[in-house]
Amino acid sequence: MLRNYHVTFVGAGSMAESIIGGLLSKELLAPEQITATNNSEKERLTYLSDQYGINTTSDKEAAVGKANIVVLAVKPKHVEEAISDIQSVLGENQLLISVLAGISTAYIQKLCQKEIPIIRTMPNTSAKVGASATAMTPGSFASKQDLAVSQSLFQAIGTVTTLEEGKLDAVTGLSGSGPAYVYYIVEAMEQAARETGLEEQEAKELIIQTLYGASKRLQNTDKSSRELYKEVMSPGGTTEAAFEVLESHGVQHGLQKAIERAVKRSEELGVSSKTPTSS
Ligand SMILES: NC(=O)C1=CN([C@@H]2O[C@H](COP(=O)(O)OP(=O)(O)OC[C@H]3O[C@@H](n4cnc5c(N)ncnc54)[C@H](OP(=O)(O)O)[C@@H]3O)[C@@H](O)[C@H]2O)C=CC1
Ligand SMILES: O=C(O)[C@@H]1CCC=N1
Repeated sequence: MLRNYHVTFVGAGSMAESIIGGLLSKELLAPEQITATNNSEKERLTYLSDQYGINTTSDKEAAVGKANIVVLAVKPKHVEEAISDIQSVLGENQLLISVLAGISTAYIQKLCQKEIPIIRTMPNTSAKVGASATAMTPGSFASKQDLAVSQSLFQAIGTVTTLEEGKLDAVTGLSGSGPAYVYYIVEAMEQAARETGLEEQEAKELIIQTLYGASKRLQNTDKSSRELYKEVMSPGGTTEAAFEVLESHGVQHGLQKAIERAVKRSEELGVSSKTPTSS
């Protein structure tokens, strides 16, 4: 439990909820140590306070004023507006943790107009079940202590990799968006299972255990992913037949290109946030 901390989430969407859910279920923070605020959607704040017992308020300045840690969790296109709304109450004794794709610590620093410590992170929605793969990097004014506190917050909800800021866009395309790629593949598996006669619940159990087993196997072996899928293939068998179809549709190439596009998009978000035409 992190005592004597109050963490305020500026932005109360999917990512904020995933982190809040994870922190509470790991009991790193008590509900009364957390406040969430957003721009306008009052029902969302009511839902979060009912669901998690946390404090919520539409008064952004009050929410930020009482925090020692502020987690910025708005969309990249709202970064200027969100920081401008809270700039007057942000203090150099607070720690600002950003989860925004593409937005650099230098840019956030500039918007804050203060030497506030900033940690840029890229978690993913598996935070909600304590299994985020989070990468983080410290900004210019972040101390070792600020980094350590941020690491312990995110370690409570998964793994933490600390690396240089230049790699954060690559991380965003890989593991920030990563859960979505997996769910997309699962959707195809579900559809195929339905088409070939399995009940929804039967398929669900089998798919989840298959993903879990493959993930655990990857964790516990020195073998490459190629060696692992070759292990599954019997000559002339079902997997080989399946791979012929995957190859003919360029599935692996498509996934690789998709991740590269996501990385590029993260870079673009960083650039477009600095122009008035950002979307
Ligand atoms: N979703 C994901 O898997 C991941 C997301 N991220 C990053 O997290 C950030 C949030 O994403 P996500 O949660 O999906 O987005 P959502 O759209 O779900 O949530 C955005 C939140 O920001 C609020 N907001 C908008 N403007 C302001 C403002 N001026 N002041 C305060 N709050 C404001 C919105 O409030 P209202 O509804 O009232 O407008 C909403 O609660 C993004 O920057 C994204 O890059 C990072 C890793 C993974
Ligand atoms: O789609 C997005 O932009 C965010 C960043 C990583 C995951 N979701």
